[in-house]
Amino acid sequence: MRSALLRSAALGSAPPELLTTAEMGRADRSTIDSGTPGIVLMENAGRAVAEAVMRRHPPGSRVVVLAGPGNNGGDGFVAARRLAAVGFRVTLLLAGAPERLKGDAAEAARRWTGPTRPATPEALAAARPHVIVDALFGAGLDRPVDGLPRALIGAVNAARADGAAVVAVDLPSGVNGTTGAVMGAAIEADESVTFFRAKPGHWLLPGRLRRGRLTIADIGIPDAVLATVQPRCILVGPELVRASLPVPSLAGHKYDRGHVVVVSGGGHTTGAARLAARAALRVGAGLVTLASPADAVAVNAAANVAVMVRQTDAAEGLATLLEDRRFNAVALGPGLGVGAATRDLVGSALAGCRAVVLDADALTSFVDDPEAFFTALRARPPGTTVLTPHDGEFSRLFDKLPEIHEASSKLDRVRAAARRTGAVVLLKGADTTIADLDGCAAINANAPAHLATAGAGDVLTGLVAGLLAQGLGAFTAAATAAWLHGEAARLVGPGLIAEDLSEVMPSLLARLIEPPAVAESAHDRVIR
Ligand SMILES: NC(=O)C1=CN([C@@H]2O[C@H](COP(=O)(O)OP(=O)(O)OC[C@H]3O[C@@H](n4cnc5c(N)ncnc54)[C@H](OP(=O)(O)O)[C@@H]3O)[C@@H](O)[C@H]2O)[C@@H](O)CC1
Ligand SMILES: [K+]
Repeated sequence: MRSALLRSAALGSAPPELLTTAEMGRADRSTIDSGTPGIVLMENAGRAVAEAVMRRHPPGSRVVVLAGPGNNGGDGFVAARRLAAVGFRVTLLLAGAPERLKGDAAEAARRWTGPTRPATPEALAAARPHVIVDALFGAGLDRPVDGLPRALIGAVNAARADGAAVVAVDLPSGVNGTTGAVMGAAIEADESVTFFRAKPGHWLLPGRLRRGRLTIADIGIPDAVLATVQPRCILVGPELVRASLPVPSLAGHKYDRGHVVVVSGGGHTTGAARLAARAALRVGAGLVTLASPADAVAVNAAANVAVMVRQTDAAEGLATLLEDRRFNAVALGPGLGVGAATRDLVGSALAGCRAVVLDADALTSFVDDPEAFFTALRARPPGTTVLTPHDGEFSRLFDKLPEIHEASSKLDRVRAAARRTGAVVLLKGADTTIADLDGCAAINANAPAHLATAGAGDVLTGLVAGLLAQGLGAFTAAATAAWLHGEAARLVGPGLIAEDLSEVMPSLLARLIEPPAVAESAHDRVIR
């Protein structure tokens, strides 16, 4: 059964770069400056939108193209022309005066020879569309929608509720492409056709919930523009994970793959640390030790076989254990409890320069004095610390900082937290967002809803620690762990409990890790 599930896992991936609306504008301009006219890009964009409609609807279907005042509307005019040419019954509704259309959009409107009517909610409803092409606003949306545009958005959503399909050009109108925010109101699309690369707003909530299926169309912007644009955000996908995963060498031994310490809670709260420890081992750490307070040693020893157990009493005990430099990654937080004892344990873990993952109570224990915590984090070598808060933990720790309180998106909040702490910050959720000190960011979006279950976060902590122990940098370890975590949950499916995540890891890793180049003995042939 498991192999069937694995075969069905989607390991193909979209291009990883996510471009903000400003970066996309630079990509457009750079292409145009290199000799491709803007109208050619617009023709290609409009054709891709028309093809998306044709893929799912037969000629003869009634299509409303709702065009706005900018280039998004221009794409709509092109799509209208192409659809009408193959027999769709197209009604073109324009929000704004035709004479205000400029540049490429004005040219696209000139090429449309059908009637252009003023866009009103009534005109839209009267057209009884099977399909609506939403070309109202795209990358140029720069303020909350109000007045007529808001009424039009409401009318599109009402028509969709009555059975019309909605294909959005670039973005569902009302969604901010850079932040994923709904600016006042937004269209709910069944499909969004974007161009060249997706934007963060296609993946961040709530934008992701409005866009429907995402199609990324090639409109003639060459990949080479990425060297000029230098995007700072990626979508984590299987190709990146495959490229990052450590591949054990036949000549290596377990000590090459690192030794993780997971700090256990007391006798009654050991489960969280055990989940993390097992995940660290499953993801390939050479050895894993549970550092257990005296009252937890017996239960941890009884419940583990491959994971080792060492008695360590409080912060002093942990500090003594960590004098052994072979312990190259430490994870703590799950099940520790909130308070001074945990703060002291964190202090022991942060001393020195080994990799550290802090989660759960290791973060919440600092909410009353975050500045001291941030100072301790900043003192660490870059790329050695990962924080893995969920929303509540993140808010409690960071929301008092004005740059985070006022940030306009999850991406900006996480980047600000990384800048403040020097750590890699991974903020969990359906749109898990990871950032480092330099503003490099990643979004991981493969987690299914059923991953939100008790103990799943503890497993993620262990995966990060296991990858850090094998030598991955903090950003790569966090991004890789997040994707593996989500993919494992997809493979298990509904009914998942946290324990399952580690158990599907071998099959998942087998799909990702290339076999060693050297022939394995099972494949050798003996020639007599
Ligand atoms: N050559 C290229 O560059 C290519 C671009 N492409 C396409 O262009 C799109 C970007 O085009 P864009 O920059 O013209 O912006 P767009 O999304 O049409 O809207 C801006 C207009 O809306 C207005 N406005 C904004 N917010 C508003 C609000 N809340 N409420 C009311 N009005 C509001 C604002 O007018 P303002 O009132 O500020 O003067 C402005 O006129 C992109 O998404 C892609 O589809 C493709 O064809 C590939 C080639
Ligand atoms: K749109």
